[in-house]
Amino acid sequence: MTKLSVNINKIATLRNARGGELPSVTEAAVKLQEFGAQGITIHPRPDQRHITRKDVYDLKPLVHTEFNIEGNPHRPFIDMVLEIKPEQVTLVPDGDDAITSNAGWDCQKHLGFLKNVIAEFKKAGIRTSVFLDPNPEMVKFAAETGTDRIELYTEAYAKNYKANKEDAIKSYIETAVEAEKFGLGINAGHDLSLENLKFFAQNVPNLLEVSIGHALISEALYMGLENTVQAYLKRLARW
Ligand SMILES: CC(=O)[C@@H](O)[C@H](O)COP(=O)(O)O
Ligand SMILES: NCC(=O)COP(=O)(O)O
Repeated sequence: MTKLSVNINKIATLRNARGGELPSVTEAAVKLQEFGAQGITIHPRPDQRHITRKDVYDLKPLVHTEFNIEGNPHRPFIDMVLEIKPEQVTLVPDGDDAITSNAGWDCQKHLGFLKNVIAEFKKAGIRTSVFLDPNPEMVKFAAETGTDRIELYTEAYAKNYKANKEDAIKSYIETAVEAEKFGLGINAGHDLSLENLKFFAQNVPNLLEVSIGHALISEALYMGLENTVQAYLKRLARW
């Protein structure tokens, strides 16, 4: 079974639009787990545009499923993760000003750096995952970093799914097969959605976990709008 970890960055994006506590990131995490989410993912960025450092500490005692913290391992990020001790840290090489994550690691180029960072996390008992483009040739270098898992960066799959899903998934299957040879666990995420998830989960072998945020929160809005409008109309009905 592939685990579903819900990324709640977008709850924080909405909350930050007004600067108050609505919607509450902590309440969302509690409810999502009640509703069956098997993990909570957050990606605190240096500019705190959505998840803040305070959110990370507030969430810690409330996440009783799997807490997955994603981010670029700058020193402040590393120290915070070591203090929080989530079940998993996912290392993502995103630029501070990137709108969203836009590439996997070049594990060959950053081998020494990744080895040191991963050793630090593993010494603290935190499982590690490195964000990777679907490129089977990168897998042996990922394995050399000492990471427990890789996270397949699925934006390209999601983008090309409609045009040709068999083509879109090919390099992901190849990368997963190669990863298994090296004993690496496989996670995946970015732009996975109700539309494209099933085909991915059915075809990529040994998929341990997907983390999904942007589409899931958007779909939750669509799926919840009817009930919510009806509830408001009831409050306005004459009695
Ligand atoms: C690591 C990754 O793939 C991302 O999907 C990320 O967690 C999303 O970040 P934003 O919510 O900031 O776009
Ligand atoms: N690791 C990917 C993730 O957490 C969610 O990505 P997205 O669904 O918000 O694109």
